[in-house]
Amino acid sequence: MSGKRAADDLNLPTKRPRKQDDEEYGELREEDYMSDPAADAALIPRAATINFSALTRKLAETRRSTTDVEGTSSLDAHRRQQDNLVSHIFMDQDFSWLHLKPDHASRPIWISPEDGHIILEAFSPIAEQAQDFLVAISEPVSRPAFIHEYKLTSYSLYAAVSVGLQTEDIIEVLNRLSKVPVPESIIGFIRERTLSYGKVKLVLKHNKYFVESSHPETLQLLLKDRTIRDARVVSQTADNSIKAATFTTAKAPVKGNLIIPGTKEAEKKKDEVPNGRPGAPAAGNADADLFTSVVGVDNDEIDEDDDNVHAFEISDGKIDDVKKRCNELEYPMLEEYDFRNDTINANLDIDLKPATVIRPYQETSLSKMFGNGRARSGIIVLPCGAGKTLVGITAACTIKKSCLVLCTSSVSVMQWKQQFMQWSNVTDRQIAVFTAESKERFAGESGIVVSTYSMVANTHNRSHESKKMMEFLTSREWGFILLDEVHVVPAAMFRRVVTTIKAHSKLGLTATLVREDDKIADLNYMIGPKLYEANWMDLAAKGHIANVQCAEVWCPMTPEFYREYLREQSRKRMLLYCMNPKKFQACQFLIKFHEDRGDKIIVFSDNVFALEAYAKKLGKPYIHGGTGQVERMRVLQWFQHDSNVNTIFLSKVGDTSIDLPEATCLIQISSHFGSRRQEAQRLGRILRAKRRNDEGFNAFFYSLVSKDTQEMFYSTKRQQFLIDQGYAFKVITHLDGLENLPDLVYRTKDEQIELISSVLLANESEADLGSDIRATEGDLAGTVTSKDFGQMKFPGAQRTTGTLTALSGAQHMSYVEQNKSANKKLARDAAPSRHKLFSRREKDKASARKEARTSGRG
Ligand SMILES: Nc1ncnc2c1ncn2[C@@H]1O[C@H](COP(=O)(O)OP(=O)(O)OP(=O)(O)O)[C@@H](O)[C@H]1O
Repeated sequence: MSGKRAADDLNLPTKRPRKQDDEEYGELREEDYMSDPAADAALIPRAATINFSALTRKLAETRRSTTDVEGTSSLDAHRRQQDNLVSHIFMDQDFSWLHLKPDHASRPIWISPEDGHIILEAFSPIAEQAQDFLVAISEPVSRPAFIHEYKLTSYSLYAAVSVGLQTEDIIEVLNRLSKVPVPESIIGFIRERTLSYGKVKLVLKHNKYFVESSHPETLQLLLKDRTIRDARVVSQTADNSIKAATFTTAKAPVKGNLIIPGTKEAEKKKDEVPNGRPGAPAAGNADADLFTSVVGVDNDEIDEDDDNVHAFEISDGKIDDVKKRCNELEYPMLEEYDFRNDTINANLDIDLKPATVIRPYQETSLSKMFGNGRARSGIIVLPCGAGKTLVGITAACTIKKSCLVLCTSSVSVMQWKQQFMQWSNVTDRQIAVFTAESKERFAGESGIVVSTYSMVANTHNRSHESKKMMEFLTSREWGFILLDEVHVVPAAMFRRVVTTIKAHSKLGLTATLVREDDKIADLNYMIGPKLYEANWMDLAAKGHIANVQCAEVWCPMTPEFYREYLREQSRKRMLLYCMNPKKFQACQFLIKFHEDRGDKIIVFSDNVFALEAYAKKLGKPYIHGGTGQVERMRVLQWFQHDSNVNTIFLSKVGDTSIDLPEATCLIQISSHFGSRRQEAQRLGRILRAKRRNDEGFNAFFYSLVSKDTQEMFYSTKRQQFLIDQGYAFKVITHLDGLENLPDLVYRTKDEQIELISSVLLANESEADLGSDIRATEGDLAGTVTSKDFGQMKFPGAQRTTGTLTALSGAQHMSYVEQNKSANKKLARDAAPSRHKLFSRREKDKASARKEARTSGRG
């Protein structure tokens, strides 16, 4: 086994490119800002380069030379000799020079001096506390059952400082947890990165934005940057120096006495908790004390000399550029809202209903936001179905100021409003919705508005009413802006929202902080750092979300389908692997198997052609972008309440926003390439399963994949996020008993050829996902109209001439027309049965039609 291979197997971090290693570590120097325009750009890579490797090598060399000079005992010499015998196997991944501490077995982490990766033994007795700490200071990379991997990054340390952790505390706790002394390179990195963090704040006062700091030299340094300087608003009356802009802010509140409604603390209001730290473990020993002091809420560190705060104003429109630039210069701006001392904006009289009790992880996430008595802006990451909505509502009830909620679709808008009414005592008059259909305002001085991103961000073709509503939204200060599903919103749209709406604090909610376009870092400066990220497996173990068994079912392609697959071009290829008869059969078998167990099943297909074909063939109802609202509701109601409807087919319109706690099994027959986020969101549909707390209950997630096709590659890619959350995908290559299924579809060659002909005759666009994607994007735009649906292309309407010579089974062309809509069929079945005479006549009509067609072709 080569050294590299061994390192891979041990899950060691991969080596960074040598070129980067050799770069000199650079510091910000004043002259860099002065006059050279190129300096602005040049600064970033120099400041941002983490040169762990160079430092590490230097340290190792120093260590070796000092040992040689000082001389060693024969035992040490023997050990070194032993080390050298194996060192070559690991080459530059040999970290044996980081000597293990004598009690290393009871310490759960190891830190790579190379690149800041942290490996945690999740089976250690103190793993839970260690996890809390690691989530606060680093990014979780992968968290399967026994070994977790985290990574220290600039962003994660920024987040750590924002929730109040101190540099030396971070180093000390790492040292306590680590099996080896924390490498100097890591200590240096933490010190260096956190040095400047937390020094600058962005504050909204009297509808104007200020960059604020109690360190005037920092503001002076920032003003040397061209972007920031250009964004500064120099008032004509008085702005001679930064100091001239000094103003006094209200004294910070007494720290730590904030009670978040719905928490245990709120219930025990009377027995006051010192430091007000929700969920803090009782201090038992020294380690626990240390955790208590650094993990979770801390209280005193952000106390500032408020009388000595310096600030300069920046223009609203450039806020985003300034934030970005400050991030790049390693002075990320903290955004905190001292809502209890805000006497300018009217209070909103809302509270959680007395019966509402928030769960421990919801409480923990909120404690990160409100830890120092103010509202920190940032992002909370909770698994799908874990109750992000209630976290947002509790935050709004804590801040008690006007609140704007933005979500991705008008369905979500209605759900948010309904949830606000369900969990809090907000009245109908206090909460308004702003969508294409409804433009309401709340009564009184303060209230809640729920809308979609695109309603707020789109500037084109606004109706008069929309314009007036936008004026209402932009002319006032909002105490709080809640951003749902932050990871899906296009960056440009986000930017417009964040710059046009003036809000004191922002909370982003998401389940999957992954984006295929790698734009996730943008969220850091647009909203704020990640405040909390829950562990999916932990929540499943505690029954807050369901346990899920994941499986990938490999369906071999029939020879005919595979031949066409190899011959066809990309778009049709996709249709061929979706419509593979073996996949059809596997789907039919799994539906039957799970229906017999009493499960409720959702079958997902991104491809509308396949969706309709499967649903019709198997006689199940379906919903896609083109299904009208009334029919959607009808199908969903059947699924929820009718024991005869246990399976529905959904296109990507069901990925999010559909709350069906009845569903216990998912089958995915076609998916959109390699989207990790979509896979996780789909899984989320069954994580909220009603029956999740039944003993031994498991939900099931099957991904059907046509063997030896591109689909296998995409499938592996899609699963990566869930694997990193600790889910294990089993591979099923054979479904026992499938052949014996009575009325198995596409059993004969003739039927399979009939199917292939329909696929080959299908329009190229049927293979596209475009039509349905448009429906969801339309939703994101908040303006899905019947016009949109009218423009969509759906299968069955058009057929182009196919390569008939290639089709040995052209006589079966009538396939598509024979299958009536399964939805209509179900409605018919529900209606009183028809007289025999009519059904007879219909049959006759159908066979006459068929005959006419066959003779026409002949
Ligand atoms: N503290 C709580 N007590 C009782 N029920 C809760 C609590 N928190 C959440 N729930 C319930 O859990 C379910 C899922 O909540 P919610 O829809 O907010 O999840 P989500 O995290 O937004 O999921 P997704 O990302 O899939 O939209 C809802 O039915 C909600 O009522």
